[in-house]
Amino acid sequence: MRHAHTVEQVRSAEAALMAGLPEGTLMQRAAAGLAAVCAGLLPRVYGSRVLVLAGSGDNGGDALFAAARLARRGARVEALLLDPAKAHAGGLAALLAAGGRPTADRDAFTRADLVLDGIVGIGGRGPLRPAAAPFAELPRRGRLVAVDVPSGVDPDTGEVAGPALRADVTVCFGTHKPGLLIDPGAQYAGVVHLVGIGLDLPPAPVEALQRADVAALLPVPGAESDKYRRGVVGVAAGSARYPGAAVLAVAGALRGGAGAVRYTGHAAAEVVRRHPETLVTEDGPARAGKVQAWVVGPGGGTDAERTLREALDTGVPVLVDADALTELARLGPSALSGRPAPVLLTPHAGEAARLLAGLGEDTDATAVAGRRLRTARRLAAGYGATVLLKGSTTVVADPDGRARVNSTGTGWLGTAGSGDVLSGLAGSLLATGLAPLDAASAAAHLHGLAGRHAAAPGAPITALDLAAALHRAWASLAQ
Ligand SMILES: NC(=O)C1=CN([C@@H]2O[C@H](COP(=O)(O)OP(=O)(O)OC[C@H]3O[C@@H](n4cnc5c(N)ncnc54)[C@H](OP(=O)(O)O)[C@@H]3O)[C@@H](O)[C@H]2O)[C@@H](O)CC1
Ligand SMILES: Nc1ncnc2c1ncn2[C@@H]1O[C@H](COP(=O)(O)OP(=O)(O)O)[C@@H](O)[C@H]1O
Ligand SMILES: [K+]
Repeated sequence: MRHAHTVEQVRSAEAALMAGLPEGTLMQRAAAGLAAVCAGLLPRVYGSRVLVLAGSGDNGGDALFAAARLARRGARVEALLLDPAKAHAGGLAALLAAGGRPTADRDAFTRADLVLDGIVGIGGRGPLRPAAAPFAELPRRGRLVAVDVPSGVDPDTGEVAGPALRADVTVCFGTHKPGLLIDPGAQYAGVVHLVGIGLDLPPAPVEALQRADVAALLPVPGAESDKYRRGVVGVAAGSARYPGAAVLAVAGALRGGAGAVRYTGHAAAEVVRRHPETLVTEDGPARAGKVQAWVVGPGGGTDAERTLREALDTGVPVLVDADALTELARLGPSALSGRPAPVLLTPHAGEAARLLAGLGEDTDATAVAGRRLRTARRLAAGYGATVLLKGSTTVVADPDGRARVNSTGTGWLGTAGSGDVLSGLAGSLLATGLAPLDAASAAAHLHGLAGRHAAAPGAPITALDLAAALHRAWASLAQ
């Protein structure tokens, strides 16, 4: 599991630790780890040109102390101090003593074999200031290592309000910051290295499941299992106009761990033709027979409202997607109140904007994509439901405040019907008995992996290719 903590949590853990340590200890730990990663990125340290961009806080201090270590190993280090009068005194002295020198020449940024971005870390506020902002655009030939956080990225959210430095590698201290794991910030962070500095941290508000975590969540049939005990998932999807969405949602559901898939809707003939193992009826969720979780909405067309209401009237968990989300946005959060079982919403950015409108907030898909964590949390709190917000990083937020992020996906997943496969898959995991947060985050992980398997080594995929690759994705975790 990767854990990410907020700036406030890091600050209070740092204060508690520092109370018992000599001053500067943590900065030396951070600088040592940072210098080691930098050294590993250079073909050889001796003679390499290193440029430090140093702001006036401790982030600049880390960068200067790390650069001093590189200078002692023979690197030719220059430091560009954004506010020379306020530069970190100890760090600058160490660098000068090691043979580094200050420069005001911006070409040093372009020439360097390695640039250290120590402009601003967890103390950054608002968009980069004028002295720092141009470095977001300047050309460079060397690698850029962000110290703790790429400057310009909000560490708590991954929001990028203006220019930001695009790193090849980020070396973060003590814990990951949510902004390193969530787009758009994650795209600026590059490869993230964590350097432990001994912080004692509380439970993480944001997590990223790793392979072993997902493998441990996935259901495994026991000796006594049968198709009913494994869980039956109901899929209410598709319409005369959009029969394909039903076929795809069922394809995802069939490979999501449930023992059987029950389908209801107007695409029964198409579903059975493609997936003969499906149990079908046209009667709607109220009369479709027993299931342990419902998936409603993909390709739902004009039936979406009735189907949503019927599914919500059952006593089992319900996954609401696509057209049913549009209906839910219209009905507002009161439609979910008083349910005995949880609800999982799976919007893409456009649907999330509609759901926010249902909470009285006027926004659009672009704004949602720039504020993923905030949006998912707002929807989870407002609707009292778990929310899986789809996109280049998928964010899952629980109404209890916990959040998980997933980045196993690939841009090849942006293909029509890919979301239908995901909703069937996540619904199937719900039917096996996983809690919505676990079902959603495991589904996002598997869906992303399947996308990579299907698209490898890099070619367009269809949603059916993706569904077929779920088996390989699952098997790769089980190994
Ligand atoms: N916590 C820990 O456990 C450990 C933390 N460590 C390190 O300390 C870092 C935090 O250091 P920090 O608190 O000094 O803040 P930091 O990120 O340097 O920023 C403050 C400076 O930035 C400036 N500034 C602000 N906004 C700006 C903007 N938009 N654009 C441009 N400038 C802006 C602001 O200017 P001012 O407002 O003072 O004029 C001030 O000079 C942390 O990220 C990690 O690297 C490690 O040493 C190990 C232990
Ligand atoms: N650039 C991307 N990187 C990773 N995953 C992506 C990307 N673009 C889309 N996806 C994933 O593909 C799926 C698309 O779902 P959705 O937008 O609902 O498509 P559809 O409605 O056509 O089924 C989501 O799971 C989303 O997270
Ligand atoms: K930085």
